[in-house]
Amino acid sequence: MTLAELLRLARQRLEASGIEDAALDARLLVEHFTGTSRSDAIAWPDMVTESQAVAAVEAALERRSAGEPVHRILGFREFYGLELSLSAQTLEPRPDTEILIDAILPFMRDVAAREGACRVLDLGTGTGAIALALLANVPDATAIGVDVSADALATAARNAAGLGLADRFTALRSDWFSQVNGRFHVIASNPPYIRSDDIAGLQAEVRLFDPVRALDGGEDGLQPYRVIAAQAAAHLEQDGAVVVEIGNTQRLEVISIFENECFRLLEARRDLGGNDRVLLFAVA
Ligand SMILES: C[S@@+](CC[C@H](N)C(=O)[O-])C[C@H]1O[C@@H](n2cnc3c(N)ncnc32)[C@H](O)[C@@H]1O
Repeated sequence: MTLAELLRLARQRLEASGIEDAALDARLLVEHFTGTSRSDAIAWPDMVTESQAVAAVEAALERRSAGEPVHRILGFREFYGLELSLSAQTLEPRPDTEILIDAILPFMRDVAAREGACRVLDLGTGTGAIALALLANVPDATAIGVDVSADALATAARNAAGLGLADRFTALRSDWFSQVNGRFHVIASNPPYIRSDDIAGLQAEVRLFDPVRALDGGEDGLQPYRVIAAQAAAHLEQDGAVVVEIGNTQRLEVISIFENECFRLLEARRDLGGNDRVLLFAVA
């Protein structure tokens, strides 16, 4: 089968299964499992693909048709220009979280320029997405990525090594701050923030493939923010900042949780869809 024929078959198969982004997903799967690029498909459409690669694409199409997200099948996802491996216990990093990176980078660059260092604590690091994107963009920064999941921490450490950031990244198994020592210039977190009762109603791609521990924020979805707000000041350098991702209805509640712990809001950002997404705080 030629590359062009395989691409066509893949797209048709996914369209027939009702997959929304059939053309894009077909291209991603075919490129990955045949080891080809987009320009190969344009320059060499008649290139004959090996039967092993065709079989791998067929198996991937079956998984995608059954509802598995395309990046879970590929085993990686791009975040802030970095390719990050996924595993069973890691959330797929989302484009919305890139807003958090944009929000805190200027602050980190100022700290690094002033002090020659910038220490970051990433609470609930998953794939390491937040910590690694920050390290990749601030050469003087170091980060500790905390998670309760050993599998997530192994994935984060592997991602750090693959990106050449291992010497500035430490993976730490901890229930939020319980094993954390020292003070940081930045405490960042994208904690689980879905209400427990809302998990069952999530899209199947999220509900069935993202780990529940990465989603469930307790009865009102706010429990992790309470823990983080209560203990952050004790782990923050003077003039440090806390930056958190929030659910789109949680802005006022999360601001009030942090204000009750003597923080003040520095900045609130929305995502590309216009939803409240990121809050930045300093000690009041
Ligand atoms: C929404 S995911 C965020 C993952 C990653 N930071 C990102 O933005 O893609 C939340 C993460 O918090 C971790 N987590 C849940 N409860 C935790 C706890 N008590 N202490 C530390 N991490 C926790 C989960 O395992 C998961 O990796």
